[in-house]
Formats: sequence, structure tokens, C-alpha cells
Amino acid sequence: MLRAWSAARVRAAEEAVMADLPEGELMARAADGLAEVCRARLASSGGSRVVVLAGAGNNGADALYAAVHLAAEGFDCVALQGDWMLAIGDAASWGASGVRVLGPDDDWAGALASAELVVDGVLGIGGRPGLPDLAAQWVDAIPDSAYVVAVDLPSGQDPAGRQVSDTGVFADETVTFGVAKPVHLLPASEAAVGRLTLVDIGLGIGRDGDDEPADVERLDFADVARLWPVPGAGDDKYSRGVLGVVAGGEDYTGAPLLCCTAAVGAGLGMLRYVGTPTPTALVRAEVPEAVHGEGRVQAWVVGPGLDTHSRAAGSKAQLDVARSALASDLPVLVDAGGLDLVDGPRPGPTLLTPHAGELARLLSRLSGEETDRETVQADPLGHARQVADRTGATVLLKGATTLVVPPTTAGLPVRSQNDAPPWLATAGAGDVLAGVCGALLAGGLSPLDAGSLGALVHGVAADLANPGGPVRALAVAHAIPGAVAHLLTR
Ligand SMILES: NC(=O)C1=CN([C@@H]2O[C@H](COP(=O)(O)OP(=O)(O)OC[C@H]3O[C@@H](n4cnc5c(N)ncnc54)[C@H](O)[C@@H]3O)[C@@H](O)[C@H]2O)[C@@H](O)CC1
Ligand SMILES: [K+]
Repeated sequence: MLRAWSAARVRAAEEAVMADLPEGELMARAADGLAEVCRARLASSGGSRVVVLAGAGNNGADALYAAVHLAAEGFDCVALQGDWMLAIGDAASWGASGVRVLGPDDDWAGALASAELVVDGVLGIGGRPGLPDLAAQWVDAIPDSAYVVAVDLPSGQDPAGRQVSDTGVFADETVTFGVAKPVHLLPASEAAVGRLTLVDIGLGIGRDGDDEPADVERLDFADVARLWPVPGAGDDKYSRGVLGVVAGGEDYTGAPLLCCTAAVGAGLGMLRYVGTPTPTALVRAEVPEAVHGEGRVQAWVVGPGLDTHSRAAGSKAQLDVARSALASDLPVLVDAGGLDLVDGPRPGPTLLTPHAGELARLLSRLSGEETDRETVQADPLGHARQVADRTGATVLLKGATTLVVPPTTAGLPVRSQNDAPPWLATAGAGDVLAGVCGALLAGGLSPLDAGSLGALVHGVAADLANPGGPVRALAVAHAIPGAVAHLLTR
């Protein structure tokens, strides 16, 4: 599992270890690790011209110290300084160490045009979203051919990973110190990070065996075997978990098929389906494992393809089951149409699975203030958290990166998964995800684990269904059992 800590917690950890270290030791470790990455890149690409973008803080100092190492090894190192003082040294002292510093009135554009490696040290964890004007001009002038290494994080991006920024570096590689930060894992900024390399500088957090909850976590493939509810020899279909699915209607007949196919494929003990006549007939034909009608379950999925305003035959009875599931103390995953039935906290563990538009609609209704999809996408974590706090539910916000956000009072980390190929952005994929996550809830997992593990397996199944090419949702549903086996036996 990759774990990320907030800037404030990193600073506290830094202060704790610095008390026992000589001054400048942590920065020296950071600069050594950064220089190592730059050296390896220059060796493999055959480049020699390095341009450092030097900000006013310690992030700039890290970049300059790394450049001193590279200059000593014969690389041509230039640093750009804006209309600000440097945190450490000045043009003369860095020049004496082999790094030529160019100011705003020098030909910085000429230097950048020939750069083979750009080291972005404008802003680190002390940064706010956005760039100083001159730094924004530098970033615009970086040639496409240059390899961009960001120091700690891509400057201009929000260190907290909350807000999308208009100006900011998009790095090929980011070298971060000690532990990852939220900016590296959250959807508002993750795309700007490129390859993430961690340099150990001896911070006292994030070590193996350290159970301290992080701020943001990302499950990796090794976590699947740890979390997946694998049946034991003594299990039967009831002990493994029975899932009830309330989904579909006379107008939406595909969603329940996708959801039920995925849920059964994820390894349920049993599935009970509650639908109107047409989807019921389809589920009977296509998912013969399902039993029909109400009965005892360990968890519910409520909502894929559910039209809460339908007057068609069977709709009222189906809606009554949906409402009684929500009123029960059982775990419930609420998706799509089911989200219209959510008006506040419910008695049992709850996983809401909206996309950005659905989250905006739900939040508008719950708060009485109009919010739209674009506003949600500009701060996905903040808006998901608001819904989590208003409902007491864990909110899985679907997107290229999927966020799973527990309510603040739970004191749990946010999970952020980006396991899916872009091909998975296709109709019906959400119904498949609901089936997988519902099966995991029925298997006894918490909403946080069920949501994040389900998102991971869903993404891997999309890859396995047709590696490198387009996938349809039904193929992803059919690939779920193979994806689980692949991840459990790797
Ligand atoms: N905390 C740690 O554990 C370590 C930190 N180190 C480095 O130190 C960095 C943090 O350094 P600093 O705290 O000096 O902060 P930064 O270098 O990130 O930022 C410097 C200053 O820029 C200004 N600023 C912020 N956002 C701005 C914006 N959008 N436009 C214009 N000006 C803005 C602020 O006044 C801020 O104090 C880390 O990212 C890392 O590179 C490393 O040297 C080693 C250890
Ligand atoms: K940076």
C-alpha cells in the first residue's frame, strides 16, 4: 500500500528527526537522492544540459544543491532565479559552486530552449496552488523534448491534492522525500506527477510496520490477498455472504444484468435479485445463479438502473424493498437511481457510489445550495467529504482516479485508486463496480475496504478483458473472476 502524509505531518516528522541531526543534513540527503535520479536520467538519455527552476524556498535549495553535484560531475548546470531572494546563497555563491544563475533580465529563455533536463524547484510543500508570474513563463517555455524532474512535487499543484490549478508543472518524474504527499495520489493533481520516486531521508513516518493511519492511501496488488474474503474449507453459501440487489426497471434492463454478473463473478455465497418483470426475466436467463425476491442477506446493492419515479408494474414493490434495505442496519451500497433515496444518515454501514454529476445533485439536495459537476471536479475530495459528513456514509467518487472518502469522524484515511485504463470510461462500468463492491460488503468488508478493493479489481479486470484495447462493460463483468484469481495467486 502506498501511503501519503499531509505537509503538516511531514514537517512535524522532519522537525522531530532534525533535533538529532546536524543542520542541513536532511536537505543534503534530499539533494543527494535528487541528484542520483537526475544523473541516471542524463546517463540513459545521453544529455548534459540541466536547467534548474529555483524558487524562493527550501524546494529551490534542494534543486540547487543537486545541481552542484551534477556540475561537479561535468554537466552544464544553469539555474533560473526570479524577482525573489533564494532561501540559501545567492547568484555569486552558487556560481562559485559551478551553477550559473540567470536572473529575470538574463537570457533565461535561451537557456531553457536548449535544456535536456529541467529540475523544477519552484515550490514544494510550502506552495499554494498556482505559480508566480515569471515561473509560469518559465514553465510555458520548457521545450517538449526536455525531461522534467519535479522536486518533491510539481510546482503550482496543490500540495494537499484538493484544488485543480490553472498554472503548474506537469512532470515526467517527481522525486519526493521521506513519504508521498496527498498531491501525488489525489485526482486534482496526480496527473501532473509523472513517475513517482521516493527518496528515503530518514523521516520517522511511513516505515514498514508503522500502523499510524496516513492521510491518503492507495491499495496495490499485494493488498488484494490481505483483504479479499477468500472462503475457508468450513464455509457454506450463507457464511460466505448473501447479497441482495435492487436494480433495474422496465426502462433500464441492462444495469441489473451487469451488476449481478459482476457480483456473482466476484465470489458471492448467494445473490438475491429484486426487480420488475422484464429485468427479472433477463436475470433468470443470464444469471441462473441468482435467486429472486426478498430474503435474508448480509448486504444490499440499491440503485443501478433504478428509476424511483417509475409507475410501471412491479416498481412500487421494488421501491418498498429498496426503502426497507436503507432503513435496515445492514451494509448497503447505494448507486445511481438509489442515490435519490438518500436524505441523511442511515442505521448501517453505507457506501455511496456517485460519479461527479450525481455527487453534485446529491450535495445540492442535501445542502440546499446548487452545486454542479464542474465545481465538484475542481475539488473532488472536498465535495466527496461534504457528502460523507452529511450522510455518515463512505463516498466512492468515480472518475479516472476513484476516491473513497469516509466521513471525517471515522478518523480513517482517504483511499485513491487509479488502476483502470481510460477505456473503462464506458456505459455500464459503474453497474459492474457496484456488483463487485456489493459482493465485498456481503463478504464482511468495511465500506472503505470494499470500495477501494472493488475499484482496484474493476480496473484490473478491464485491463485483462482486452489488454490495451477497448472494453465493454459486460466483458469487464466476465473478467472479474479471472482478475481476482490473477491478483490472489500472483
Ligand atoms: N519538510 C521536510 O521534511 C523537508 C523539506 N525539504 C524541502 O523543502 C520544501 C519546503 O520548503 P519551504 O517550506 O521553504 O517551502 P517551498 O519551497 O515549498 O515554498 C517557498 C515559499 O514560496 C511562497 N509561495 C508559496 N506558494 C506560492 C505561490 N503560489 N506563488 C508565489 N509564492 C508562493 C511561500 O512564501 C513559501 O514559503 C519541500 O518541498 C522540500 O523540497 C527538504 O529539503 C528535506 C526535508
Ligand atoms: K517543485
